[in-house]
Amino acid sequence: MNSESGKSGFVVVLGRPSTGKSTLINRVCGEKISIVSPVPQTTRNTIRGIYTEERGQIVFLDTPGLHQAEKKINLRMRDLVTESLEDCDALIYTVDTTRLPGEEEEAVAQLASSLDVPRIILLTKMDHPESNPARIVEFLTTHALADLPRFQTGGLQEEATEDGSRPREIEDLLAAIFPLLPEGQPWYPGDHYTDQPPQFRIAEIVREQAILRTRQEVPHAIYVEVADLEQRPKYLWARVFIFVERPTQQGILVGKGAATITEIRRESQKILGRIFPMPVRLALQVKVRPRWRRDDNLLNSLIQ
Ligand SMILES: Nc1nc2c(ncn2[C@@H]2O[C@H](COP(=O)(O)OP(=O)(O)OP(=O)(O)O)[C@@H](O)[C@H]2O)c(=O)[nH]1
Repeated sequence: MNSESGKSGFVVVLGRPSTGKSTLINRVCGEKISIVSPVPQTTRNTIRGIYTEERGQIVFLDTPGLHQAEKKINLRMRDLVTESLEDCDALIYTVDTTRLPGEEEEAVAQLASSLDVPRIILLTKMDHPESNPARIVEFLTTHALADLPRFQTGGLQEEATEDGSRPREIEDLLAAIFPLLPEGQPWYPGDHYTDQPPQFRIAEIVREQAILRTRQEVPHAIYVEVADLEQRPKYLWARVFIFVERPTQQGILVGKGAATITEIRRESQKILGRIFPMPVRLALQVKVRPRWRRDDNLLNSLIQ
């Protein structure tokens, strides 16, 4: 890219949990950037996906979902969202067209309408049989957001095409974003997709794979720590602890004859092998750490 005339800026993707924010960033950046799962509120950190091409560079901030819940962890996430909004160059407000806009959507819409940055509305999951965009447009009208540039996506959860090409809808969205960004040097080298360290990427992929195999309260009781990381001659080796709050949850994650944990390891290694330039081998262990969600020091280190 020609950095003299290129555009470069930060774009926050704002929206309720599970509206498809991570999926969107992954599809734009063509890499597995941040954790994607059907369980709401699994994106705990503000993760950057970086997209670079001739027109310039977009650094996406993937905000944690805004939650009304009282829990400490949710309140912190809300602070993080507001912080990341302060410095951004543009904002994409994603609205899930399959859900009724309730109280939570009200809160996000109010935040979006109070901001003084260029904004784009993105209606998501238009492919879904329960998609009802008219209802959302009506809702946006009541928040004076209906006149903003509006785009839509659908079918983004499907596997990317072999040749890596993106859907037309994403191209249209990119064409709308670039003009909103200031001229400037790229913030990151062109071949970087994310500035997250390898430990973080490994922990997020293992967490995603663990969450995909558990239900109900278990996904929220999981956190993952990379205890050791070594670059060996032909592969990257990591010792990884999966923490849960109760022995029963530990049993679920290990599975009968260690079947579940073996599957988590295999699948994580496969995904990580595509992300890193060399194979990744994991030594996984599930440990119990009662009440970790109430540990302030731990929360501070997990949510940065
Ligand atoms: N039908 C359909 N499903 C989608 C689409 N985009 C995302 N999804 C699904 O919606 C769910 C949530 O997607 P995420 O990308 O994790 O949502 P998020 O907004 O990042 O969620 P949080 O991290 O909880 O804030 C996943 O099961 C996705 O596969 C889409 O275009 N169509």
